[in-house]
Amino acid sequence: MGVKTAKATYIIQNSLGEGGFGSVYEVIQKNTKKKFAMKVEKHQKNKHLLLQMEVYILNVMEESEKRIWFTKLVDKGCYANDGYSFIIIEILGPSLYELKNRSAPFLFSTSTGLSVIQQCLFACEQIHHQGIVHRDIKPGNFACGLNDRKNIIFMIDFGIARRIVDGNGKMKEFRTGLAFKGTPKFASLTCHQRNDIGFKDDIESLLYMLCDLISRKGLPWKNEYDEQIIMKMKEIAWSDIGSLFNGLECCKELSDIFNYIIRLKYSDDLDYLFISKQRILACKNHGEDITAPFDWENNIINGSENNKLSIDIEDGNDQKYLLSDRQELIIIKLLIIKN
Ligand SMILES: Nc1ncnc2c1ncn2[C@@H]1O[C@H](COP(=O)(O)OP(=O)(O)OP(=O)(O)O)[C@@H](O)[C@H]1O
Repeated sequence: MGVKTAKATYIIQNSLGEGGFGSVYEVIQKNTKKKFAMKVEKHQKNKHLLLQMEVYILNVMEESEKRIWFTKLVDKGCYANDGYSFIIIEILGPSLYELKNRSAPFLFSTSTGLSVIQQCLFACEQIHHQGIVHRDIKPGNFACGLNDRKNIIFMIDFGIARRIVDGNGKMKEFRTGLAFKGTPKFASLTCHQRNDIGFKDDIESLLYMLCDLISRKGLPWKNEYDEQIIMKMKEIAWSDIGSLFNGLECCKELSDIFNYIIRLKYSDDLDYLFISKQRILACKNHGEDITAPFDWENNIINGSENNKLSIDIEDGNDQKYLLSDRQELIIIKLLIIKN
C-alpha cells in the first residue's frame, strides 16, 4: 500500500509503533528509495488533529539554528478520502524506553543516563526558547537517531505540546482547574494539581525520567497506576528532596537540580547552564566516564563508526561551550567550574 502527496509516493512497510493517537510506519519514498517514518492520525468529528501541533513545532524547529534534536518534516498529506492525515519525518531508532527494556538489568549505566539527559535537556531548552512546553517528557518520547545520527537523542511526539508565550513574547495567563494531560509516572506535581505547566515542569519530568533510567530503586511510584496516589507520592518526594536519587553516588548533585526546579514558579526563567553544570559535576565527582559509548552501542544498534558530533553552545555571558566527542557535552568551562 502507498500514499501520495504532490511531492512523492510513499510505500508503507512495517509498523514502527503505536501511540495514543495514531500509528507510525516505516515508509520508502518511491523515487529516491529513501526510508522515512510516517505518523498517521485518523480524523475524528469535533476533535482537532494532534498532528497539527506536531507540524507546527517541527516547522518552528526547522527554522531554529539549533534543530539538531528534532526530526525533519519531509512531507505531509491526507488519504482515504481525507479520513486520515499523515506526516513524513526522518526515521529514528528505538526510544529510550525501548532501549532501557531491551537488556537486563533494564537500567542505563549512570554515565549513559547522564549523557542522554544532557541532550534531552538541550532539546527542552530549544523548544522552550521558542515559547513551547512539551508537556509529555518521558523515555518513550526520546529516540536515538540512525547511522550517522545514532549519537543524537531526538525529542519526538509533540501532540500535547503548547505555546505558552504569545507573539509579543508575553507569557500566557496562568490557568488552574485544568484536565490532567500527560503520563502520570513522569508528570510534574503541578500537572497533577491541575495547574498550568511551565518550562520548569518539563525539567521536573526530565528528572523523574533520569531517576527511572538510572536508579536501581526506581521512582518511588513505579508500581502505582492511580494518578492521585502518584501525586501524593510526589508531594512526599518534594518534601524529602534527597529521597528521589537516594542510593546513587551522584545523589547530591541531582538533588540540587531537583531542589532548584521545584522552587521555580510557572513564569520563571530557567537556568539551563546551572543544570548542565550540576550534571557535569555529577560525572566529575564520581568518576563517571562521560566519553564512554552509550550502553546500547556495539551490541544492540549496529551502525557506522562513532560519528563525532560537534556543537557549540553559548551561555548568557557569551562563553563558548563545546559539545564534542560523541554525544557528550564537554563544557570547556567545566575546567573552570567555580566551587
Ligand atoms: N521518527 C520515528 N522513527 C521511528 N519510530 C518512531 C518515530 N516516531 C515515533 N516512532 C515510534 O512510534 C511510537 C509512537 O510514536 P509517538 O510517541 O510519536 O506517537 P503518539 O501517538 O503520540 O504516542 P503516545 O501516545 O505514546 O505519546 C514511538 O514510541 C516510537 O517508537
